[in-house]
Amino acid sequence: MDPSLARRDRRTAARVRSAPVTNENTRGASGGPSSGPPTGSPALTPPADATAPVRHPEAPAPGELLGAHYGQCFGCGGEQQHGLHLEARAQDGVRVTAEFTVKAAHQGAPGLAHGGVLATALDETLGSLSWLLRVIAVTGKLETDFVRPVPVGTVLHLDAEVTAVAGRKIYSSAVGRIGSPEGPVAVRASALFIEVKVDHFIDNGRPEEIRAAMADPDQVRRARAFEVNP
Ligand SMILES: CCCCC/C=C\C/C=C\C/C=C\C/C=C\CCCC(=O)SCCNC(=O)CCNC(=O)[C@H](O)C(C)(C)COP(=O)(O)OP(=O)(O)OC[C@H]1O[C@@H](n2cnc3c(N)ncnc32)[C@H](O)[C@@H]1OP(=O)(O)O
Repeated sequence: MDPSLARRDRRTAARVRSAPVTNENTRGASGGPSSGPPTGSPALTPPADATAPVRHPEAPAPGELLGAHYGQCFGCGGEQQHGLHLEARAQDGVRVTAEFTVKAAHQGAPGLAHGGVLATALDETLGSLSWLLRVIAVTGKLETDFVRPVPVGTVLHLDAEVTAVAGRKIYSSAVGRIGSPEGPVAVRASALFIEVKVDHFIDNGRPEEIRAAMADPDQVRRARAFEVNP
């Protein structure tokens, strides 16, 4: 290796090692990811009248794999060749965990995951919290902190939970750890999702994909199930 590259490598490693250690960096996965938004953007702070999230009585049981919400989804779809194939699992409360294996197709720099791909993994994990609330919601705002570089081949262990709900607004946070649920924190996010009806997709999606989705009984059942709430 070029000696100057090796020097730079060592400097980067030293900076990463000396990154400030927060509660989140040291806590195991069992405690969930929340400890407030990373940088405190006002739109990500729940209003005073926000309430605690309520797990839907028919939410998937803790430990259950959630499956893809749409086969062509870049985040979770099995039919999407270069997608992330993220697999999320229900946990207690309004919390999910997920695993994402960083592949060569996900690089931004040699051997390292692209930040936008990591943001997608966070977005997808946070989005899958919809299964536990049984409401359809889309990302309105997503704030990410990139704490450590994530090498290709890493299994990123994600952990997300809803922290508050105010009308259609769903506040959530997530953390991604390298290698294991107790591994070092690589990424964090805070998000605001907005509840929508299934018409959001029908009215806005490209007609050919909407037609195909609506002709698939499984897809229609999955979408409609979210709209039947007690
Ligand atoms: C048959 C086909 C079915 C296919 C679907 C199948 C299944 C789906 C089922 C479940 C899903 C399950 C899992 C999903 C998993 C992962 C998905 C990843 C998630 C995404 O990747 S999803 C793509 C990216 N996402 C978008 O594509 C959104 C584009 N966008 C819009 O479509 C609108 O923008 C919208 C709808 C967000 C709001 O529009 P709107 O007109 O309905 O409501 P409005 O603007 O009034 O906002 C209401 C209140 O939210 C506040 N608010 C809104 N946006 C804000 C922001 N950015 N910052 C701060 N506050 C915000 C307002 O300030 C107001 O607050 P207040 O009530 O206090 O005044």
